[in-house]
Amino acid sequence: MTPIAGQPVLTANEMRAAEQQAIDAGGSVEALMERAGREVARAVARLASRAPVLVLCGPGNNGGDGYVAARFLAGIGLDVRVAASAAPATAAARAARAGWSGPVTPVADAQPAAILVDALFGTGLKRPLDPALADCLRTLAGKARRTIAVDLPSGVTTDDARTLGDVPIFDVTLALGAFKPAHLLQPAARHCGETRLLDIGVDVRSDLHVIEKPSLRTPDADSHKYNRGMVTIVGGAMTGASLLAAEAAMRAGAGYVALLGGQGGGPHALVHKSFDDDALDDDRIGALLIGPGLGRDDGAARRLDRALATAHRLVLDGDALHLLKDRMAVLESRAAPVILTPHAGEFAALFGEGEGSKIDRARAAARETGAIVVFKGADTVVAAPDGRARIVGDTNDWLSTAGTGDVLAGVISAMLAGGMPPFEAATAGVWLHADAARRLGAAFIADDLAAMLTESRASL
Ligand SMILES: NC(=O)C1=CN([C@@H]2O[C@H](COP(=O)(O)OP(=O)(O)OC[C@H]3O[C@@H](n4cnc5c(N)ncnc54)[C@H](OP(=O)(O)O)[C@@H]3O)[C@@H](O)[C@H]2O)[C@H](O)CC1
Ligand SMILES: [K+]
Repeated sequence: MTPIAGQPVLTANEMRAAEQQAIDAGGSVEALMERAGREVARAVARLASRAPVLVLCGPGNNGGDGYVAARFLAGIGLDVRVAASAAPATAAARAARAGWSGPVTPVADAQPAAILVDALFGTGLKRPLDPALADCLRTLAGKARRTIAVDLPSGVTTDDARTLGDVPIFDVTLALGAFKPAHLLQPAARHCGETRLLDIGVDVRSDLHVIEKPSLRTPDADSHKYNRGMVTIVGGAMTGASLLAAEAAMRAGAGYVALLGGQGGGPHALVHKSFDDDALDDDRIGALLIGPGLGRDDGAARRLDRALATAHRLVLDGDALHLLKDRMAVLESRAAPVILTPHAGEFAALFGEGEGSKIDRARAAARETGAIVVFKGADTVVAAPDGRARIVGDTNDWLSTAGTGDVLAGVISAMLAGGMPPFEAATAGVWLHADAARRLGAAFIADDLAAMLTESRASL
């Protein structure tokens, strides 16, 4: 099975273009479909453990993949039935249909089977399924022991990851040739279940990738606390949030972490200083973090204005993002990099609901502000002003608890202070944060997450 980390992610159009390139280079749609169908059959055979299989085929090439897979599955002796929602509408799908020698029943007459393979629609879905067809799909999925979607669950949109109607939650989705945004972005991703990537021999490239394990420098004999990275955090009304960020920064590898204008507490290694010009203008600061626990009153706004006026690399989170709304123009005038880490509410308040997918919106925000944008959530997207984007592949729903965002801001600050370019710092931070959550498993709190970063950082 191909690992998900580091893989390119392609839109429907990009996938079509990659497919066309393979055809132009001497291939054919039929050959691609043959390979796709064979790979699907291999994966289904492993998942089916010789139980009966029902393959649902639609009119397009997704349906074509279904007919080819059915032929291979029957060829290895499985009990396979095929049902179609419509006659094949492409030449390749017609050829695939012709290669299936068994009967084809209308989907409405199909009897349930232990293994359901959905090859109704893939990247070509244009509108919601006909209600009667959607109903049949739900019923057959409900009666199957295992449900497998070919390329995408029928009813999800490829690029902006919406669900058109009541789409079943599949056990496994077999992504053909490349991951698409719907495999990673919510809400579509949760309908995919476990997504597996099948190689169909098409060369795929993209400036959007799944975040992979970063490669970080290990301290050596020349290391000291300042060259490992000094993170300074601006404190505020709620000290707990800044302490979480501080501990996270330390455990992610920062050499020196200072909290300015906080109320004490936290690990002994944390340096407390007052919020003044001396502390703020220290040119050893590798990253300045403001936002966790800052508050939103006039005092908080003054601290933000002062932080924005420094020449430091900045990470803006939480309350700082709320206050930033009236100060967006400042971002353009800053020479040093800025990383913004909004969750969905903060993002919408700053940039509006916008058009397109979460990836499109994050990219547009990065372009507009010149900042690296970490659009947080179960499907965190990191975008750079030049169009590069990364999306998290390893998610843990238990991260949906208070303080985990403060931890992320601290980790990203440590990466930035350590000298990584801002886009790499943000993606490495998201990886470490997700890895710590994966190690913890379930029912953890943000304090555990910050503590677990020691193990995650040590694993690199
Ligand atoms: N990309 C690759 O390298 C390969 C992809 N393969 C597979 O092909 C599909 C994409 O195939 P495509 O034919 O473009 O699209 P679909 O099969 O998903 O569906 C298109 C047909 O479905 C009709 N349609 C669309 N929405 C609906 C709907 N809601 N209800 C009914 N019919 C619908 C559409 O007809 P129109 O009426 O809208 O014109 C099309 O007929 C990809 O996902 C892979 O599985 C190749 O097989 C291998 C290489
Ligand atoms: K499908």
